[in-house]
Amino acid sequence: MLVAKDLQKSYDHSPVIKNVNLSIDVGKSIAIIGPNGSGKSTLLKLLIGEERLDRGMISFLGEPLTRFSHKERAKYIGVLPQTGLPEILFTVSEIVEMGRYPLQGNKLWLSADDKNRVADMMDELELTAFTHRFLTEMSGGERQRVALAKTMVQEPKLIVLDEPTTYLDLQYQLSILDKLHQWKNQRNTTLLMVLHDINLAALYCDEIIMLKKGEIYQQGSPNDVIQTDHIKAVYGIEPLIIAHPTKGVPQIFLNGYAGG
Ligand SMILES: Nc1ncnc2c1ncn2[C@@H]1O[C@H](COP(=O)(O)OP(=O)(O)OP(=O)(O)O)[C@@H](O)[C@H]1O
Repeated sequence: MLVAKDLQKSYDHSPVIKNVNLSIDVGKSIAIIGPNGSGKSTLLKLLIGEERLDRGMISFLGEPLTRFSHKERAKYIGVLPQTGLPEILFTVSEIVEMGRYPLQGNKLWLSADDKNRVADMMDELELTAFTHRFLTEMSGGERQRVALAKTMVQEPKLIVLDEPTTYLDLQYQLSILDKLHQWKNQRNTTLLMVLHDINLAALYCDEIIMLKKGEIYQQGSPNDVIQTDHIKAVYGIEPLIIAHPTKGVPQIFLNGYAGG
């Protein structure tokens, strides 16, 4: 679905992304992990065409990404940005409805089918009680769910999420990742997400891309990537890594700072 070759990006002459090569298959869930400032959000923005490459090539659905217009990209790629939704004076249902507009073609209004999909999505994300509430009157976690509903109602082929669990309590972190997983399985949607929580990445993603200073340090299954030496080299901590008792995937326990 998405292939990136030799990506390079600098800001103010200082390289932020270097020598990145990757390939993402349809229906997979991929996590990008790495310390603060390692280039996760920049890589995500390059991969969806929101930032210009200095060098390299990205193809999406077999075509160079640059051939897709902004509108076409919006149709195929749903994005949940790190900053969440801007402070806009619209109600929750109006905002979720905006997710259907990239699919409208020249139509200026939503059909009955669009409205049903919006209602179903709001129901699924437990937002129906907030239908007429303004976004500005909602908590951080509630806003995150509104942003996700707007992204999902668009029914994109690729969903890109920058820290989707920020602001969410434990219950909503799991319920949203479960829901994304369910959508991936039912609709063969591809998921690409930046996650700070390595344990959630191992639990919910098929593959993990671990960045260190703008380069891919490790890439592969959670078992390949979540290893003591890799975590120590990238994060500077000494973790304990144990297989999850029921899921079998690696989980890390904090055990000390390698530098101190
Ligand atoms: N628009 C920009 N102009 C200049 N420097 C930038 C810009 N965007 C990002 N950077 C720099 O690029 C580096 C990588 O930033 P990026 O946001 O991609 O990191 P990240 O891994 O997502 O970090 P975090 O975990 O803190 O969100 C950082 O040093 C950042 O200061």
